[in-house]
Amino acid sequence: MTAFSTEGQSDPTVQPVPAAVVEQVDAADTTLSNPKRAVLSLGSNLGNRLETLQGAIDALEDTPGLRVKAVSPVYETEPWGVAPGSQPSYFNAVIVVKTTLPPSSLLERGQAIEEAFDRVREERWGPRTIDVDIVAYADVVSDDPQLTLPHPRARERAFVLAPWHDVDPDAQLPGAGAVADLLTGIGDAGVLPRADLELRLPE
Ligand SMILES: Nc1ncnc2c1ncn2[C@@H]1O[C@H](COP(=O)(O)OP(=O)(O)OP(=O)(O)O)[C@@H](O)[C@H]1O
Ligand SMILES: Nc1nc2c(c(=O)[nH]1)N=C(CO)CN2
Repeated sequence: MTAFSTEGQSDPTVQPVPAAVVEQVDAADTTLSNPKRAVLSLGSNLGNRLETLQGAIDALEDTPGLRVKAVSPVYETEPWGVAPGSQPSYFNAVIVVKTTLPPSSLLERGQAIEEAFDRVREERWGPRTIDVDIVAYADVVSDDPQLTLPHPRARERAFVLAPWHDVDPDAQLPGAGAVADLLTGIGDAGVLPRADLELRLPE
């Protein structure tokens, strides 16, 4: 923490920096020198699903202050939360990133990527070219509806838990327990590994 001090201050025209500002700057510095680990879920069920998932991964890697550290296998999954047969199947994957962006900026970046891939928002859980959800950000827990952490429905979604477990078998969902146990609890029906397909970890 930077010390706030007026001691030895000889120039009376120099205003002391308010303690609140010092605190904010220190917090930003800490974030910059201390990247956080975040887990993102990617899903696509419109257009060229594999190409779009790869495009989103590459766009995330191109983000200043963000590096993609792991990319899961691809799963073909039944649309969750909607009537069976009412939508095309999804391709889903999970990536692990390290980032100096705070959670709100990471959300903004994900939403900008959704827009760049022409995502249309018409109905809840409607079909989409790309969905970027923040599953977890370090061990942050928040019930802010703009950004709920961990993602409130992640624990119910095998299309999130299965690929997450692949890239991190020891993963914990903050506040909910081991991903392995959550996955055993809900099962992996409707979530099929597509070993014939691959997403690249950007270089
Ligand atoms: N962890 C989170 N990740 C992404 N968006 C979130 C999160 N928590 C809250 N939101 C908010 O949810 C809003 C709706 O997001 P979106 O349209 O992607 O939902 P969805 O993907 O259709 O459904 P679901 O939230 O069940 O995955 C966003 O505008 C965002 O502010
Ligand atoms: N299989 C599958 N179903 C979904 C998905 C998804 O990514 N995959 N995303 C949703 C909203 O985030 C709603 N339903």
